[in-house]
Amino acid sequence: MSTTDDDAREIVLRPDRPANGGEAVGRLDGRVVFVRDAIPGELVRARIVDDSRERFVRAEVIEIIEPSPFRVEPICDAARHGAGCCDLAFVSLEHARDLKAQVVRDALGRIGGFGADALDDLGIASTPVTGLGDSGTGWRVRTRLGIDSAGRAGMHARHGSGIVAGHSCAAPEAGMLAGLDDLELTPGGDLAIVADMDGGRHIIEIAPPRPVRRARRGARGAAQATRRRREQPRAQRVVEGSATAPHRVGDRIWQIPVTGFWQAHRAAPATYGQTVVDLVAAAGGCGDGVVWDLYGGAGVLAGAMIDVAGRADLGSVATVHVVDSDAAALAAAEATFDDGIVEVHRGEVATVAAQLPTPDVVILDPPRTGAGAAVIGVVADADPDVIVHVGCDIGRFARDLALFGDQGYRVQEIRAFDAFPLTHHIEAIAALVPAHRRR
Ligand SMILES: C[S@@+](CC[C@H](N)C(=O)[O-])C[C@H]1O[C@@H](n2cnc3c(N)ncnc32)[C@H](O)[C@@H]1O
Repeated sequence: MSTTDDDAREIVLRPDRPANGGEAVGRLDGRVVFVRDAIPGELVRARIVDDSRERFVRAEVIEIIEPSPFRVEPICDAARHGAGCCDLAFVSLEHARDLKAQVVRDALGRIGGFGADALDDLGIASTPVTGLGDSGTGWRVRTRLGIDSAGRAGMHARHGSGIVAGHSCAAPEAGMLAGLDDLELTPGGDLAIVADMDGGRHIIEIAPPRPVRRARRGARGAAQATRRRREQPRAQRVVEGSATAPHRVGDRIWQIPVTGFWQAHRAAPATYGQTVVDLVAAAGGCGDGVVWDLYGGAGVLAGAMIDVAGRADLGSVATVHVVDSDAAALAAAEATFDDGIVEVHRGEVATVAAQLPTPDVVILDPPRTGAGAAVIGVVADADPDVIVHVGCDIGRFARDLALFGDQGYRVQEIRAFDAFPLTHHIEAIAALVPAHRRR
């Protein structure tokens, strides 16, 4: 139930479900309302902050009239002071996971096109969003901060382009952000900070982007200038530690650039690796042993497959083709794997994958944008017996599963992880097999 207040910009409502972006969703006069900082079930007064769309409005809580029993004192100081880091720090950890499980079901239904029967067959109603480790704090081993005009490092503000300095975020590992105020930093730059496998810290300062000349007037010219500004190479300076940081999974160690990609949660690489292996085994194993690890980075998931190759339920792994566009990640892979099983390929997944030997198993771990129709078309054309799809944006993940459905694959199992505690983000991993499978 919702009512409009005297002030047309303020509303009172009781949202009843969670949205993918961390908001609570309610209704007002037939329109959907996304409310920031509210928990489904509680009665709130909110201010409309965006009324530009026909079908929905966005609002922000200004008063909690009837609080949810799951509301807690936010444990992230930076988020309390306006940083965009821990946007669900005001919800108890367990309840946040329940809300995320609802978001997974919702995304699969609305975006993935899964009907009630299909969701039941997958056991989605009872699929939890599983935590990695016991704690919701101190989990992050890689972070990126901004540097404000006074040269102080801080989290990026939730709104606008400001920096929230002087307030610590609850997500990074203990000590990761200690003593940053003592550093001499360049205003407008960024800091990449990594806690490595031995507890060592590495800090790289990335110089501010240089201004670029606008080639044309208007909004399009501004957008082009912003894109060119973001894409230009920026100088880097090692402030502490070194330019690469060691990360370990099992017995294998990778040297990963501090400014490069590695999973943010310390437990994520091992958990995802184990999950991929389990799903491949449950879906029938590796067949003749040709595996594609697309968007493979430094080959963490390739390593997980190789480590248990030969297990009765998995079978042998003859070759893993790791494909990625990042030269540094592939160099780290080449330095780590000396077993002759891993072959690295640099380039766009859609182009490179079309030229690889026919796979038995394809693993995809795309960035937040998902894999999309072109890549999924290439994968389906290669006709693998098992596909394992990893997604860090549940909406795009659900869309990709629907695209695989259009290509004749069906989802056999889905697992979801709370790999970014205190935030609304969710990681999900699905195993797919041909809808009319041959073996
Ligand atoms: C989410 S990361 C996964 C990396 C790796 N699987 C891991 O767990 O460490 C996504 C990777 O995709 C790569 N990437 C993004 N877009 C790409 C594209 N169009 N073609 C090839 N690689 C891409 C990035 O460089 C990054 O390494």
